[in-house]
Amino acid sequence: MVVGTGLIGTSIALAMRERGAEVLLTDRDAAALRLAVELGAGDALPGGALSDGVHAEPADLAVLAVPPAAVAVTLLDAQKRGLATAYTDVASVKALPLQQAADLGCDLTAFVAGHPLAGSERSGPSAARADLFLGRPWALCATPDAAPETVAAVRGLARACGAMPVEVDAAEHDRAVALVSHAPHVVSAAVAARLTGADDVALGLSGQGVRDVTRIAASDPRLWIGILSANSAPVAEVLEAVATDLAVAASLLRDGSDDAAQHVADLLLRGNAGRSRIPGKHGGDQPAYATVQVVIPDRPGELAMIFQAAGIAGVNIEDVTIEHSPGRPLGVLELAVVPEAAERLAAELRARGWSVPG
Ligand SMILES: NC(=O)C1=CN([C@@H]2O[C@H](COP(=O)(O)OP(=O)(O)OC[C@H]3O[C@@H](n4cnc5c(N)ncnc54)[C@H](O)[C@@H]3O)[C@@H](O)[C@H]2O)C=CC1
Ligand SMILES: O=C(O)C(=O)Cc1ccc(O)cc1
Repeated sequence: MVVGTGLIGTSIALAMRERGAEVLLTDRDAAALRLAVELGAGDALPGGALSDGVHAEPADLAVLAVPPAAVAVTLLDAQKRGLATAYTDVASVKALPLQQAADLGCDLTAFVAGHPLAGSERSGPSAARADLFLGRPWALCATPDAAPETVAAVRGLARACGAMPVEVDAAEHDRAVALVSHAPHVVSAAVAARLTGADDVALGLSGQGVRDVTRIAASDPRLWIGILSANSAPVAEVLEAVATDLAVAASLLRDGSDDAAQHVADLLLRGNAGRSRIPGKHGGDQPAYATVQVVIPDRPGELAMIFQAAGIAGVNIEDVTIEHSPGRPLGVLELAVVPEAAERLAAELRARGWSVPG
């Protein structure tokens, strides 16, 4: 059962449907529930909205995919109604909802808190994808109260969705995600906020860098204020350290001397070092893919033909980015492939008439 059929709840439901599970869905927002059902994520829980009636047969597992502040009350309500045998949540913060659940007197033998480290800047069931969790870490924060069968059920959910369960203490989880998710979110918002006053010339010169740095700034502010306030101290600590680096960089740039520039370069080098420590998509070291660039005319069907050519050459495309300037009839497609395949793909595309530089 999925309670809360937004981006994460519907994605979990779709992944479990692909594995052949029967899934019941509920959401207090009737439109979100209807869309999740239409997308094939499962059937609406008979009885409708959450607080109506008691469900007859408990589900094996209920996933509470609601905002962090709603986790504990939703758990209490679901347990009172006997909706499931075991329960988990997916909230981006773990310690505070767990404390709230304990304070409300929830049955913590039947609850293991969880957090899939996958998502997007979009919200709601329309952005849901069955493959969202493939190869991603999924934090599990079992308390000493949790029954072994509850831990097994929640670990099984993470695995069935294609993710890698990572068992971690709730407070440690919250400090970790402050560093790798929550503080970066605020930094992204701060950079994007500078653009509110930008003129058309500046906006017209935007490239991929500013898009990359600000992608997550497009997220739902109501969800994120809930996440940040529930993890305030760890996030503030990281932001203070980032703010110090930025203030020092600004003052060095104002100084303008060669010596000062060298100190700015030190920050850039630390940036290279930090970035290289982020694991790749399957959790191991970042694979060293080769990039094949293709100049593509902006016309219907072009991408499909390139992908088909890659398929004919037997080359798997690991990642794709498209760089295009507004108002220009061309774009540059970047195909990430294993190094052994790069030359074969480039030759195939050139033979079919595309311009492949290099
Ligand atoms: N957005 C993301 O990328 C990620 C989000 N999360 C966590 O997943 C949870 C859900 O986030 P999203 O799916 O992104 O949000 P969403 O806004 O797409 O979906 C949340 C759904 O919960 C429903 N809801 C809210 N309060 C409710 C309540 N009291 N009872 C029943 N339904 C309720 C809403 O109607 C909505 O359909 C949050 O706790 C978030 O921290 C975790 C990983 C990634
Ligand atoms: O969009 C992205 O790249 C994200 O990183 C999304 C995300 C948002 C919240 C989480 O708790 C986990 C992941």
